[in-house]
Amino acid sequence: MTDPAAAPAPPGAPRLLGLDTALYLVTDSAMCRAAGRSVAQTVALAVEGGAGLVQVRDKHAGEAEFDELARSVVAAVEQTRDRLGIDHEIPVFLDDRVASARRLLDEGLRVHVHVGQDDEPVERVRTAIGPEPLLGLSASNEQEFAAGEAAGGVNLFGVGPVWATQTKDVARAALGPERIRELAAAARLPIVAIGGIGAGNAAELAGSGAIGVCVVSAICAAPDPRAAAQRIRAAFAETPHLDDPAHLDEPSDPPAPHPAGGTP
Ligand SMILES: Cc1ncc(COP(=O)(O)OP(=O)(O)O)c(N)n1
Ligand SMILES: Cc1ncsc1CCOP(=O)(O)O
Ligand SMILES: [Mg+2]
Repeated sequence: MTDPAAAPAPPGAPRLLGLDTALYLVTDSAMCRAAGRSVAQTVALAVEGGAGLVQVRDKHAGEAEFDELARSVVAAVEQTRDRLGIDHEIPVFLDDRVASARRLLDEGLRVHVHVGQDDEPVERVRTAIGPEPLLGLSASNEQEFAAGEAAGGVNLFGVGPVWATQTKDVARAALGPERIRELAAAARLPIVAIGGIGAGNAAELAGSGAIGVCVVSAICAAPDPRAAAQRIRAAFAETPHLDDPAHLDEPSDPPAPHPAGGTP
């Protein structure tokens, strides 16, 4: 188990300062298509609804197709930011596709990378993309946190699945919100929670220490992605369990602000 008090926070965490991390949209091209929209249209609507982080995830696209998809998402995010006057960056992560990230960075596009435990090791990813882009790593227990922190160059952990999901074949059991709370306290980098999250349960993660909730199907397959994003974001910002007597004994002091500053 990592001890948060044992050493100073590793470099990486302060990189999230100024971002709006509460709602992290992860795209699924097939779901967007089935709902009658392009990925870029879905992203624009989700950003209007309050998504502050975006990840392009497509397990089937060929390399050139994925590059084009990522370009379309970066353009959609930039147009939406301009239109709404959003002055902070809305980072676009590429899931798994380190070579694509390198190509797009070389074109002058600002992209970031997310990898998992079975993907390219984070040391190699960081070498490939250079010091500037954000690097997310899937990590769902204390051992994976320790390894990711020791590797250096990681900025945030994606932790899940919180609940059962149809979107990905996940071998691990669902963690549940209480375990997310424990893991958020154990990690020395900011965590975002992923898996089975929607408007109906996002409030259970409010105050958990996660700086955001990652959502695929509840936005990509929604009839109205803008409204879905608004509802999930609002639910995550809610104080949970106010009607639950078990919480009435808890101290009323607000939690210390997270270093990333993105907690709603
Ligand atoms: C933010 C975030 N967290 C976790 C994941 C899952 O990544 P991974 O375990 O590599 O699985 P795939 O998404 O690649 O199937 C993620 N993509 N984003
Ligand atoms: C990519 C990924 N990693 C862990 S769960 C998951 C899928 C989450 O999708 P959904 O939000 O539809 O449950
Ligand atoms: Mg992966």
